[in-house]
Amino acid sequence: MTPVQHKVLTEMKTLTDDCLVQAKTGTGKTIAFLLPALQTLLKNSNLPKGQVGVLVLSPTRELALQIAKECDQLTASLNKPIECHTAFGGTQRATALKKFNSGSPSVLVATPGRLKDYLSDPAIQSRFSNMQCLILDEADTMLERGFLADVKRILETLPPKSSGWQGMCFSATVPDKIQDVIHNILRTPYAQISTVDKNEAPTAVNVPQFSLIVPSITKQLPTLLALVNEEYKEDPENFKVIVFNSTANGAALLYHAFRNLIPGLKTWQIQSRMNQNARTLTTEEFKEAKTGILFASDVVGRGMDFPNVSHVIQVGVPMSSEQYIHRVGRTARAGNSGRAIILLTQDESSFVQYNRTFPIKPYPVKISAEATALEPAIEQQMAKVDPDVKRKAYQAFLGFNKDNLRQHKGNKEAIVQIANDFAFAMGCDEIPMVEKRIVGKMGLKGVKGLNIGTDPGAGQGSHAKGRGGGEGRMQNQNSNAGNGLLNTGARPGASGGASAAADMRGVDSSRGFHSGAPTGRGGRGGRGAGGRGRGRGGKRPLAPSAGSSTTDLASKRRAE
Ligand SMILES: Nc1ncnc2c1ncn2[C@@H]1O[C@H](COP(=O)(O)OP(=O)(O)OP(=O)(O)O)[C@@H](O)[C@H]1O
Repeated sequence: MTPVQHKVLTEMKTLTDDCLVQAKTGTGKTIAFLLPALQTLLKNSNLPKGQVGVLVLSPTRELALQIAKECDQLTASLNKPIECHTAFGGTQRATALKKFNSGSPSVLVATPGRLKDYLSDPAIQSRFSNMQCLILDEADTMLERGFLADVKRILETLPPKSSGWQGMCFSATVPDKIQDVIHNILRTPYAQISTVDKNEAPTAVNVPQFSLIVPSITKQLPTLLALVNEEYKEDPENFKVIVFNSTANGAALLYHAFRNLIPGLKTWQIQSRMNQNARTLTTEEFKEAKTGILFASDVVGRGMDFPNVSHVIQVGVPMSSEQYIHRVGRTARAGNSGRAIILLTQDESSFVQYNRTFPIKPYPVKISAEATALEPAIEQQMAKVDPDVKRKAYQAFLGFNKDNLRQHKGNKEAIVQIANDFAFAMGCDEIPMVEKRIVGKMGLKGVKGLNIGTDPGAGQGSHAKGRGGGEGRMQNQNSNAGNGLLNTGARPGASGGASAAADMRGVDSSRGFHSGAPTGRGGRGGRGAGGRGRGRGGKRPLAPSAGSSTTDLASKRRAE
């Protein structure tokens, strides 16, 4: 047993007690909640066929699948098998439902969006009437703004708490504010179990953590490449890395920028704009891989157990202090060691100061000269990246930073300027166009420096060929992307509730109830903005912001 497993099995008065359990990332919480729940099922073998006895809620599809697999492994050698089903978005609803309806789903692992969908059918709802145990994995995020409404809706359709079901909440992070809503799941007094010392750093043990600060956004990509090269050469045989970015389109951009830049290393991307098959395949491949780089958004920021990840690199600030902890926790799992590096611009560096309890030290190797030398390689690669990938990354960057760069709050022009520097660093010839209604939703109406366009015609834009609803969903993400908490860090433990859920649930909620129709505002027809510079703002030459250090790239490009 790991410590958390030992404590859960020995410190609760009975295994059916309500409990709130905190233990660091990668310390075996999944088995710690599955064992008591399965024991309850085995003891009450009179669960009517077809009834769900144990319900596990997970914030992401990948995590739901992983929990179900762990459950199957635990029950594999039982004489009487226990069926564990999954319900999450992005999969064939009809097929999963048919299996659910004809099987004995004693355990169901679900994401909130799809479960809500299931429960809107009274016939399915009745199959939860004997529920004995409800588990919230990643409980703090499940009880935050982004998911709380769904969880409350789900609770309204499940048997009332007075019917006696056990509530179990597990996470590596338990911010104080969780106390305000935990009564929805747990009845006071509930068991409070923690393996984390209050005076201890909340991050996983065995992870040296470093920050690498670059003067401006234009240095970010070359520095990332220099950093990867630097770390790779230390132990190429075991170099298995996750590079996180806080937006789905930002992660996609990094993948496209880097996929051909590190010879000999396989690269993947995983983010919520990908279809579920591609996400599942990537998850499986990266789990199996010995080396390689996964460029990821927060869809795999929590809970995912990729074996032997040697490094976690975060590019830009995470959505919250908690999210930092969970991302770092993708390495050094189950007693292994790992390294974590956060790459920040000067503007973002206050994240480290505000989170002083995190043992983050300055990156020990000077790599700025290498980064400068790598600028041409980045430029060349960027020239090959689809302009639409850049445009989406620009817009996501704008939305995320508008909400999160605290030191610029109130100075929207400064945020736009940084976003334009980012566009410049991506090698855009002009400021990427942002649709007028999206500018309005971002609260950037009237702000100088934007290239605002009106809807230039359905289906004409280059991104219209992408997945439907791109714009609407992107805006959805951006408008939720944090609430200014992360840089405050003044509230360590504060978290961007909605933001933490944004990337994850943007997808789960992307299908309407029953209809399976996309609900993204953009719609399938690609109502979004199209070709660059076609909007009212017209073509705007892209120049570096005054006082920024973009001039090196700028002058090079002008010379070319
Ligand atoms: N008792 C054990 N002995 C050895 N390995 C274990 C044990 N329990 C769990 N593990 C393994 O440890 C790894 C991490 O477990 P798990 O994913 O449950 O961690 P977690 O605490 O839920 O992490 P996170 O907070 O990131 O969700 C998994 O590969 C799991 O199979």
